[in-house]
Amino acid sequence: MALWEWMGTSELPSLLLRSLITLTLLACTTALLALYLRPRYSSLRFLRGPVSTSYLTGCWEEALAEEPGVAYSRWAEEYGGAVRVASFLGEDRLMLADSAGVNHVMKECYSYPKPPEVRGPLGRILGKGLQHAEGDDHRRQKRIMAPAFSTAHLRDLTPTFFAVAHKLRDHWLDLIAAGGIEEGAFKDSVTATAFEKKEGETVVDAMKWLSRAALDIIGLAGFDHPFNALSSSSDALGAAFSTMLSSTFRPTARIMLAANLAGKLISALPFDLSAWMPVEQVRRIRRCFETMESETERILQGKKEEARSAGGVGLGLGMEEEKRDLMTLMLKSNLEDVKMTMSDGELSGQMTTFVLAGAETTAGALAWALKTLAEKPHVEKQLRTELRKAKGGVVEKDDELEYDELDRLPLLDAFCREILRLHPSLPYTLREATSDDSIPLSTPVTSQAGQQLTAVPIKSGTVVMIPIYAMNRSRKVYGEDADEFRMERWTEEGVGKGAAGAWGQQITFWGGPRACIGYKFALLEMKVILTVLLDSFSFAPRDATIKLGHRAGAITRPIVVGEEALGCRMPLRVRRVEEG
Ligand code: HEM
Repeated sequence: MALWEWMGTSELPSLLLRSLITLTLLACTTALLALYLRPRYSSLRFLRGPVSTSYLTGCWEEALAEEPGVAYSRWAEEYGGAVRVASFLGEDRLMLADSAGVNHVMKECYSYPKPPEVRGPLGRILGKGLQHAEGDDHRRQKRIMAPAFSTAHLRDLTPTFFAVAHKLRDHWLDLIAAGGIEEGAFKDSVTATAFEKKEGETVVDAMKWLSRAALDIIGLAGFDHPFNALSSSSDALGAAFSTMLSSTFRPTARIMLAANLAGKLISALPFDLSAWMPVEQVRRIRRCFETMESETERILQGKKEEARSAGGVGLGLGMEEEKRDLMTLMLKSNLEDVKMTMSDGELSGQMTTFVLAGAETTAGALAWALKTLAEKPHVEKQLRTELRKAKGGVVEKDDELEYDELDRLPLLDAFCREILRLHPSLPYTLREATSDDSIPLSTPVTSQAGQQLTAVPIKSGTVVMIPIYAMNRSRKVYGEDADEFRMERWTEEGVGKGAAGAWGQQITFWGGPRACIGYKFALLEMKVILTVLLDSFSFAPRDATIKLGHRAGAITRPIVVGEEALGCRMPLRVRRVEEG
């Protein structure tokens, strides 16, 4: 018997329905009104900032019209270190480009987690790894993982890095010996065929090769797994990661709005929305996730089995002494401390995190490094001279410098710092205040009312955007030539004084308890690959008119202006270097 029959009235269903419709309409109208009025009552309205050109997409059109991060630099110059920036659907964000303010957010990281629209998709993509964890979970995971990323451990991993770098070098040597060029480095087959190649050189898409090398390094050094990305025999996991990493799209303000809404939905829904979407692209990415999940789980179980069956020799885990990949060391820490352990889900989440957070970022930095060498032959020469002097004049030999010797090359170090400063993988990062706060400023800003503010009061729920690119190019910190490549600045007294961040007077690797755990790993990888390539090759632009730009995605990658449709690429001429 239906409820209304039991209650003796047949009016109830239509009454209920009408009430429901009225309530829904009322809720929608209130929500729309609140959204519409949001900018007028914004808690940040006392701050100055760029004019919003659209209620839907705020200042995003302006931000995306230029190279990633350039608009943020301009706003920081014009309005100072605390700027009100209109975002999606009338939401205001605080753009914080002040070193004291950014240091505060870095230090108080657990009160400033990533906003749900970032965290939701991050959890789906990276699993329950370090990037996704917050609060006590993050503290515990980072403590267990820290020894694996120590200098002592990286010293042991250096030969693995060199082995991959040699493989990359040999591929390019083979290409030169075969007298070929890569068609993918050109706009089309006609331009490739018309290209006049000189003796002893080739043309490659350096981004493609560096991505493959970075994937192989993280596979071997991260969890002793050969992705074989440099050879064509890439395995299932390598192929899944390559697909994930190569999926590029050109972000527009509307795409960013859709991504923002989808991110919010993903974090709010208790189930995986993508499983229900009949879109081929989404299905393809889902298949990659599934492969990543099952393969990382398989590798992890294999490692644990290895530890159990060998019965306590080697690293104290029963693993061979020479197995020193990050995952082995993390398993060791995990087993040594019974109070602090990571679950299997967290451990396999770290594998995905290492690949997705560590491979393309480092490959991108290396691509900009090679482009800089191609455009600045005198820098290339200086670096090669320093390297050969350190190697005692030995040319093209697999007998390479040790970790500490590499670390002692001042020009190479300055070069890497300057590349990382000018080309940070993340042009900005986002945080959300979980309580009301007052953010201190090192340089006061002028409010809308003309007052000088030495701190910014913010409300819980405010999204804070930190423009990494703009801060790394601050004229106040690096001088009038902040936008220029000048590696000598790193040998000068007091360079980058007053910069926020943990490493190298810049915020490329972020800072505080949530700083990039892989920064030493990335630097070692850059130095190893650069020394091997510099020893054998010299670089030049593909042609005199080529213009390279940055494309923003999850991370920033290079594109050829006018050839954007071909995806992220870095075409370069590679010549065998003269000996001596
Ligand atoms: C040039 C190369 C790299 C750059 C520029 C870079 C940059 C960054 C940045 C900016 C963050 C902070 C992101 C945020 O919280 O919004 C971060 C975090 C992280 N990075 Fe890197 N990274 C690089 C290489 C690596 C490598 C090689 C690995 C691992 C092998 C790695 C693993 C991580 C992890 C696990 C985190 C999360 C740390 C935490 O939340 O405590 N990164 N990285």
